Amino acid sequence: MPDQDSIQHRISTLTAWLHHLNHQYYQQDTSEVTDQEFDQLLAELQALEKEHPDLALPNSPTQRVGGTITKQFATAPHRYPMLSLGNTYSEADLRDFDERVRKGLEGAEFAYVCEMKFDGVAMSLTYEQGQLTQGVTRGDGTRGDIVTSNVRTIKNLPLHLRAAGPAQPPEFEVRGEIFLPLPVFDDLNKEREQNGEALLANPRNAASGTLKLQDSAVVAARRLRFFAYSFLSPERNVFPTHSAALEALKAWGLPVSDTWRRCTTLAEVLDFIHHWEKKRFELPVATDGIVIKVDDFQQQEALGFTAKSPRWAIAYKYPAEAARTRLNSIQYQVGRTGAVTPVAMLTPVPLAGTVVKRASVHNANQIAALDLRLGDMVFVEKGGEIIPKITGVDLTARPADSQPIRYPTECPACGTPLLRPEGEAHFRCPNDEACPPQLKAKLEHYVSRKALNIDGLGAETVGRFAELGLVRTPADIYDLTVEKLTGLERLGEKSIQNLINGIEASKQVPFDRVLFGLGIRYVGETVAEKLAAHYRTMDAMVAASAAELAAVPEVGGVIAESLAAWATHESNRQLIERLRAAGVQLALTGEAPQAVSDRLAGLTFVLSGVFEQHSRDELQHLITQNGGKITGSISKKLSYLVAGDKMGPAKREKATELKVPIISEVDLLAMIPSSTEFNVADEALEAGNASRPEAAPEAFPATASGRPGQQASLF
Ligand SMILES: NC(=O)c1ccc[n+]([C@@H]2O[C@H](COP(=O)([O-])OP(=O)(O)OC[C@H]3O[C@@H](n4cnc5c(N)ncnc54)[C@H](O)[C@@H]3O)[C@@H](O)[C@H]2O)c1
Ligand SMILES: [Zn+2]
Repeated sequence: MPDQDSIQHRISTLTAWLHHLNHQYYQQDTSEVTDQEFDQLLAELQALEKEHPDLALPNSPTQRVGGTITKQFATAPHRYPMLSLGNTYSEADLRDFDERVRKGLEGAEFAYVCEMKFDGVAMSLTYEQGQLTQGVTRGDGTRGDIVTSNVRTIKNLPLHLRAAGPAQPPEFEVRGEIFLPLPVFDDLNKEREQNGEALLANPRNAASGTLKLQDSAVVAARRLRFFAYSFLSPERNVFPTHSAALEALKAWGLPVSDTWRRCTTLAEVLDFIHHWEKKRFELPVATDGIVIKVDDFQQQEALGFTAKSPRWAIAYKYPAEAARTRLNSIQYQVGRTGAVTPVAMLTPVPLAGTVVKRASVHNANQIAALDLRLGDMVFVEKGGEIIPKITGVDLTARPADSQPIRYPTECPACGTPLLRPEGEAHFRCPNDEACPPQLKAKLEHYVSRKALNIDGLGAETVGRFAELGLVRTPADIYDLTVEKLTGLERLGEKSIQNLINGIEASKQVPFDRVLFGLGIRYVGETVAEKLAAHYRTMDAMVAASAAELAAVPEVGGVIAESLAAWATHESNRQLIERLRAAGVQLALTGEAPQAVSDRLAGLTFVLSGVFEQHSRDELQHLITQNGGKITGSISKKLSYLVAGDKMGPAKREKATELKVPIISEVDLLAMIPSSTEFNVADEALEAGNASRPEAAPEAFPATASGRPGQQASLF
């Protein structure tokens, strides 16, 4: 029998570890353990606390919903707490749950509704008189972040409801899950890989991270989606059952997944579970289990809640899908930015609806941590994650002569010694001017659809040209001629003419896409748009210092450093000159954004904290529209510090010390003509869902009211 001290010790260790994991999961959108491991740890703590209630720590993770509010948004209280769900991985536990419900309802008849458990972010929506008025995250369960402007960009989420089906109460709440469809998630990761950014581990993290972005235009471009799964109203008895409510939500135009089913016995529930166990991988949304709810609202009420979850519902989670197979070799891939990633080559094995041949091992640290050896039998898991990963080694099956994996110290492609920059997990090949896979990947990126999109010159063809030594940099593309290409294998006369025409046409591609096409590390599509809109010409941009670049909206310090370093390289300067000589667009054409007024001319502003009437991006836009300038840091020369909610005390102190006036959002708005304030609200409402843009606008448009992605945050 363990003594009190060691139990107390275990309880505090578990408590601290679970608090940490919750923080990582809900605030940083990362996981250090799988969900199943997390749930096991939580179950262990629950069991210990149950046996030793006196030893439980206050605020234990068993008693609270895991999330908290973030600092970036204003918050709102929940009228009804947003709770977690009790969960289980075993059918035996489901029988216990069924028993408890039966007992709680004292033998009355009842039914369940089974639904898929979508793996995204919980959202509370308020509708008043049929109009969407607010979107709030779960937060800590009692308060959440107000993310209405981001939620409004979600295409399948109605801004106003249809007047069909049962009568709508004047005000009610809809809850559901915001998620990133799997194909969108895959695209997003491909893009991040190309931009040399860290990959998102799973669609849940991606959805959660997206929802926390400040710029709703970027959120709109990410293509989040929504499924509704519950209805709450201050008026009681609007519907007798949850299933009736789901049908009404659907009739009103809310997206309700058709996968739910009403079940009258536990056997039917188990059928539902088995039915979806494999089939769920065919859905375009990640799911991690199913949710079982008592259908009748009065019975739900009778059963009530624990501190953390309803007693009338439970989540059954499918165990993470795992398989065992042999690790045959490790390939080292060199990406566009020189990052070297190990990829495990496996004996093909079926897993979660696909056949897995490759798995990620992330980096050298992980190879060491797993003690991986070639020839090992390894466990591969998919869990909520799309890219399978190696989670462990079957040591009992290790061949006697197995060899540890020696991570290369030199670039597998060009032989240059690899570097590992401080704080980064990846080794890099620094030879970015000559390392063949890097040059090739840069060219592929340059011709890709979202960049120059050169007709007749796809990734494969340009890759071949690179291998043949015909082109090395994007500028070489413009030196290609019919003569140089004639006689190449698999390239007929017609294809050549096509290609030459495509290259000619690409000289009309706007500057922002050219900038994106150059593949500067961290300069993705959106950042390129913002930079082009801000500087208008390549020359103005490369003349800017890192500090100046960092002050451009949406361009942070890391991006600015990377860009400034790029601009100082002689080879990049030459590249710019050759592109210019070839006639590629290095400036935005058309009118510069028209100033609405010059009321703020000569004034500089720093914005800090959370604002009530406009997002920070909108305020920045308003300032520049009226001739003012945004800067990054507080100095003596600064005209105004615009303080929002939750501004850090350090900023306030510094401004006070330097005698910089501190003003509010209201003060700022009073300084500019009111006509500048966006007036697209009504238009957007009239248009409903249909006219909302799928993606962010092409470039920064001329006037504030022409900026579709942002219309959302105006009400
Ligand atoms: N790996 C980690 O480090 C880590 C850390 C913390 C939490 N977690 C995971 O998160 C879980 C806890 O998360 P939670 O508190 O958000 O609970 P949960 O995800 O287990 O269940 C509640 C949530 O389910 C979602 N949901 C999806 N479909 C639904 C439907 N049809 N009906 C009702 N709800 C539906 C809602 O967002 C709701 O908030 C843990 O069990 C664990 O698996 C993992
Ligand atoms: Zn190299």
